[in-house]
Amino acid sequence: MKWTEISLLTTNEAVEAVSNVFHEAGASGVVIEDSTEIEKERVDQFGEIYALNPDDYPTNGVIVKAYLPASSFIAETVEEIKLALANLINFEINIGDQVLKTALVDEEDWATAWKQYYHPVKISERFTIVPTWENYSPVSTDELIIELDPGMAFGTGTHPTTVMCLQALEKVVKSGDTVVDVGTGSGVLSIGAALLGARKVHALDLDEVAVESARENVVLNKVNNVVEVFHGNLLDSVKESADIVVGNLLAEIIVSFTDDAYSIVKPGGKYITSGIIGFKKDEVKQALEKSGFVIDEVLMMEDWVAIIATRP
Ligand SMILES: C[S@@+](CC[C@H](N)C(=O)[O-])C[C@H]1O[C@@H](n2cnc3c(N)ncnc32)[C@H](O)[C@@H]1O
Repeated sequence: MKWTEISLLTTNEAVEAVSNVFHEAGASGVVIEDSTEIEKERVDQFGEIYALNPDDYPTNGVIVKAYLPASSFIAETVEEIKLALANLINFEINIGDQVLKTALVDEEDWATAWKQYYHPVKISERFTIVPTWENYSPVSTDELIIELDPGMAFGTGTHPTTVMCLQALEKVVKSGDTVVDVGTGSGVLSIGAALLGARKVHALDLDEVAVESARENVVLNKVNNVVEVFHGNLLDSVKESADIVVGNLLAEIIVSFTDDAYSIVKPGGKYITSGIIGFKKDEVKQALEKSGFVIDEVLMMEDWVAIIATRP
């Protein structure tokens, strides 16, 4: 099968927003080539495998590549994408040079493109993310393995916004907790919460492809007795309160539903928000506080911020 590869050289802060635009235009997957990946100090320990080829990465910024089935409608789709990207600028997101490139690729290239960037990575004290096609043996007894096939959904598990959520979950999840995961993507955070001992996890996503991918990953990780995945918009369909709500979404989306999050989090419970680009930190903190949350901790990684808050 032939695919159209659409790529944009963008900024670090715009990666998620651009990926979302591509997904919403019907992209069957996104590959992220980040120039900073090459510069990071790599420690070959705990079974981490790093084999990055500088030729695969841009010298500056981040290339986001999306894949759409090649069809005669591609020109219209590209126009839709351009409009949606222009709209991001209204949200004060710097998306870079705005030059979309297109190329025709076949399915085999696409499958390889995913896999060459994706290896087992120890991303926190306890969690190691392992792609389904890699063999990996835990090195310690309390190590928690999340097996992932990112499929077509956001969430290789190694994006800074995801890593901070998993680190935050590691800090706050207690055995027997109930958790809501808003915008579950590949299901990575729900699986993490279940492995940490949550009794029940309600995962949801607006994107049907993500719902499907999360369901598959939940089964793959044998946590389907704990995690249920739903199609839904933010917290609209969530009726039961939870000990913990986690949402790795853009700052603009987070600030739009802090009151709903407050009503779902039990008194004494935690709200973990991520996906916040650094300069929007105060805006999100203020929205959380206005709804009644108390900020416990602000985590930072690269240009990104995650916030752990408590409902008093
Ligand atoms: C940045 S990804 C996070 C995925 C995963 N939770 C992680 O941490 O890697 C954001 C996810 O939120 C979903 N999303 C965006 N807007 C949403 C909405 N209004 N309601 C539910 N999900 C939404 C997207 O489809 C996407 O899967």
